[in-house]
Amino acid sequence: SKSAGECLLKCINGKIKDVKLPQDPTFIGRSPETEIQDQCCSRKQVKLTANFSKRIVECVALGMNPSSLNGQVMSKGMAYEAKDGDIIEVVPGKYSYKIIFTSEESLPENSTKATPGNSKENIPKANESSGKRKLSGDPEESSSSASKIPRTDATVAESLEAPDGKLIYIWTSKGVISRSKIASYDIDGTIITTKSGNVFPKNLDDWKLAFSEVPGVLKKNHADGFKVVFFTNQASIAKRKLKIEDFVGKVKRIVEKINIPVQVFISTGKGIYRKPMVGMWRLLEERFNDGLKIDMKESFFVGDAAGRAATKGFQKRKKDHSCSDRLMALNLNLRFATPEEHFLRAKALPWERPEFDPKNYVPPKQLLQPPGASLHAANKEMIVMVGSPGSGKSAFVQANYQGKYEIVSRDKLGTWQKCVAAAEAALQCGKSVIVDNTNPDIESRKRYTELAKKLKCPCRCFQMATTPAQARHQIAFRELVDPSHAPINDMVLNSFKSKFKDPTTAEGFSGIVKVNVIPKFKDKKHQDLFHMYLLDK
Ligand SMILES: Nc1ncnc2c1ncn2[C@@H]1O[C@H](COP(=O)(O)OP(=O)(O)OP(=O)(O)O)[C@@H](O)[C@H]1O
Repeated sequence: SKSAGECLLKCINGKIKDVKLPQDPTFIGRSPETEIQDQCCSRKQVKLTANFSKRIVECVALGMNPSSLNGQVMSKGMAYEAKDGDIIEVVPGKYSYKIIFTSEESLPENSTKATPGNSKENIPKANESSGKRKLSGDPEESSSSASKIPRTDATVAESLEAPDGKLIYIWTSKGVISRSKIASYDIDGTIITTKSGNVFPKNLDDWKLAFSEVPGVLKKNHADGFKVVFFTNQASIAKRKLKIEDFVGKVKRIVEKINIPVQVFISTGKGIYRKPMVGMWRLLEERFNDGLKIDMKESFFVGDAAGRAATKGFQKRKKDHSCSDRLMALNLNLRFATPEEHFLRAKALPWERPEFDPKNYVPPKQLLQPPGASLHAANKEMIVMVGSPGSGKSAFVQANYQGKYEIVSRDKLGTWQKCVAAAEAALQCGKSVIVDNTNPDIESRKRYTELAKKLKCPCRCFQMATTPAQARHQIAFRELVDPSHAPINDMVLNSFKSKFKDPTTAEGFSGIVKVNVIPKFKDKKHQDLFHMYLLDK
């Protein structure tokens, strides 16, 4: 049978070994196989795929420093076709190979003649480039769009990137390689702790390894084929209490101490990158792992924000300040361990689920209580909503009364006086009215019950049954999906709580109806987000 022959990389420059290319894609770079030891050459400097039937080699430059084909520097991440006799310079001017295809019948004439001595005459001029082919769109386009360029293995340089404005930074240490198994860790309280014993570090030097086992365990993960990644929330960067350069400096010293390559995701403020949200992980998956699919069964995350209760006695410890690490792992269906379980093989401690559990939320079956209550009245009426910020009043009103009742809302009209005037005008015209305000106290509701009384119109009260914990979740959800809504802070929520009085029929309502939140979403993305843990406890 006819053999497809061989493809040989014949050294023509530098003291490096010839390499026989197999059928499978091969990384050529700093390795025992090539004997290249030079630090300016990445381990995966170029990816070469030989096609024996076509007698071509697909070349993709991946290294931090350039490689060239026939004297022309290859754009990083682009595929180039090299033919028999072409020259690939793994490091231009230093390490070059000539590509030689052989077959059983006929050895190309020059193949055996290739010697380090003839390199000069064989290197074509820069404009004699070999067949350059697009791998991912236009070269200009791909160089401006980082997501399209396969990332480098960064064996030479370290890098710091802020792919989404200043919301997130990714620091990649020297030697990080994309892998499908991810060993990921929180930093504060997991990898390091303060030297001072303070909860927050006093200064940039106030740290020490949290457990003496940290370097050993991480080294073992690295050796076992895991990519080691840190995910840290550093909101003080957005608050300008900490400079990103200073924090990265600290991270570098931590990674130097552990002495293995680590990629570090630094979330600087609020939003989708902040744990327990999964933005950092998604970014790793989509843009910082060379498109390599992550093996979720093998991968894991370790963090100290695990929602553990305080314990007394021998192993006395304070309650965890948050549950954001565990909740991020739960959002991702990723294996999770606390640092004590991971580094010390301690037994798992009980932990508290958040009061509102979006992942396991089973909505009530009935929208209204009592179940017999009707959404709309046969004749003109007024409905006064009662519910905290974020309890779901507007969503309920929009879904059920848009185009049917006059919707009166202070968010739109500005003042309660305008709301009362708008309600009166609509009722005078024979239109039913629904008042979409928080209306926490008797005083605020009285404005409408009195109006109804004056106009001899029945008035019902619809009270959101949403718990405060669910409302907080919904506010966090809204912040992500509708940034146009005014932000709600704890002060606003507490003000509602302190004013709140349960509505009664004695106030002039003909009935009080409780309203449940039955989630309905505009798309699957929103639905998935709603069912994730968005708050840190
Ligand atoms: N039934 C529902 N289905 C899906 N999402 C909902 C539902 N109810 C509320 N939400 C979501 O929860 C968040 C808060 O709801 P909404 O804005 O209706 O609350 P609100 O009580 O009107 O708050 P505020 O008084 O602060 O304006 C919104 O992002 C909304 O989309």
